[in-house]
Amino acid sequence: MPTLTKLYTMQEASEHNTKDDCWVVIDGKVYDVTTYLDEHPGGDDVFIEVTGKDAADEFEDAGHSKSARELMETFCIGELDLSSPAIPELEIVKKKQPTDLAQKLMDTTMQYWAVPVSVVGISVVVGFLYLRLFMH
Ligand code: HEM
Repeated sequence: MPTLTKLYTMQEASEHNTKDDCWVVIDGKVYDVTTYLDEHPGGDDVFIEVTGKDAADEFEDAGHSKSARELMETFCIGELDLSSPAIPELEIVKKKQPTDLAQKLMDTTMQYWAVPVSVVGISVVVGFLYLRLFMH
């Protein structure tokens, strides 16, 4: 039997991150909790804080009861599309990290190359003037 579960990317789920439209991802499942925000005994802020990531740890840490877990299922709208596991921007930041220091060094060098060049340039001009003044 093919499943009829709707798949969402983390990117798509993360776009629903306001009090008027809020989706959370818990253990690979996507929940539209918009109508539950005001009712949640743990408050509405916690939902906004965990948008854009899998909040399984936060959900477990709160020690939810069996009835909370049953209630949660009524908000399930689909599952996470695991073929695109993370938000692209986060991937790029992660990939950049190992070369971060080298990159910074390069940037600084590129930015301040003018300093040694001007020092040499000014020395040459001053040297020239000095020679001209005192050689005559
Ligand atoms: C659809 C998802 C969720 C449902 C249906 C839900 C439901 C509930 C319910 C019914 C309670 C009362 C206690 C209990 O019965 O266990 C509760 C408490 C709590 N929830 Fe959730 N919850 C959800 C998601 C979350 C998430 C993602 C977080 C954290 C990021 C969270 C944090 C808390 C906290 C901290 C409490 C304890 C409040 C207190 O006793 O002071 N919940 N939740």
